[in-house]
Amino acid sequence: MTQTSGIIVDNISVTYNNARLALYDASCYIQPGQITGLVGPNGGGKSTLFKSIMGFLEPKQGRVSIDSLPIRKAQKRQLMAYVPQADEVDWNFPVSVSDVVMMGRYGYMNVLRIPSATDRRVVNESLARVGMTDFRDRQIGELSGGQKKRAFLARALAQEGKVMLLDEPFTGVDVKTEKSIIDLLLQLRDAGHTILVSTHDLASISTFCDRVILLNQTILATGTTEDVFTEENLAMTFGGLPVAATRRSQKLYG
Ligand SMILES: Nc1ncnc2c1ncn2[C@@H]1O[C@H](COP(=O)(O)OP(=O)(O)OP(=O)(O)O)[C@@H](O)[C@H]1O
Repeated sequence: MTQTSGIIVDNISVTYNNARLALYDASCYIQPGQITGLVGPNGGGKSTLFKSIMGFLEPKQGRVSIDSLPIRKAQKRQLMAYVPQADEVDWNFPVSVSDVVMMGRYGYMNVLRIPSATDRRVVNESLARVGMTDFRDRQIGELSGGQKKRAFLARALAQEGKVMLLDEPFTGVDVKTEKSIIDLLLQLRDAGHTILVSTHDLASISTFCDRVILLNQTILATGTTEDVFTEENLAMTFGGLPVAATRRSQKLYG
């Protein structure tokens, strides 16, 4: 069998317990060493696609592979790191920021979960990379929206996964933090990571995404940002609504 790097989503359909079909016949190839933007309307299935790639949801049809490995094997090898949407986290859970980041190292520890010197070093470096060193002892529930995002980004960094999946990392963050997260994603891309990032900030897409996937219950288009991120395709994906908003905010990003 030939080895294919990157993520292959092969004709998956996902149904939740309420029998709602969240994704149907979805196929796409997420190229290695590239940043791919995942764009679609609320309820379009972006989080469902992330959870399917992470192996948190079992598609009722189709399959996903990562670097030619089935999900379970890819999980065992710590290939994927995930930054969930903020509302999927229990912020009352009594853990500090550094505890959260250390969770990214669990896959490298034995059952006793005693951190090694390397684990501590990687946690420190990850906190520093997202500018959260000063908050390391803070309870996660006592962070601002942007600080929460950065804490979970540090956890993903600490995991040292080749594939990074980020579900709306820019929601609730200020412009400066968004820019610093984008800079970090570009650095990770240049270091060879495969990055899939969902966002509702359409204006920033063409500033950092090499490729785009348009999703509304199934994959509507996929390809380079230049080819796919067009007004016609956005109109098809959203029903024509956000195009004016895109144009308006593009000015902000030059
Ligand atoms: N746990 C769940 N149980 C039942 N239905 C769900 C569940 N999670 C999501 N859905 C439904 O599946 C569909 C896809 O939801 P999903 O969260 O994947 O969309 P999304 O593109 O991430 O949306 P948003 O942009 O609002 O975050 C929606 O119709 C949603 O109502």
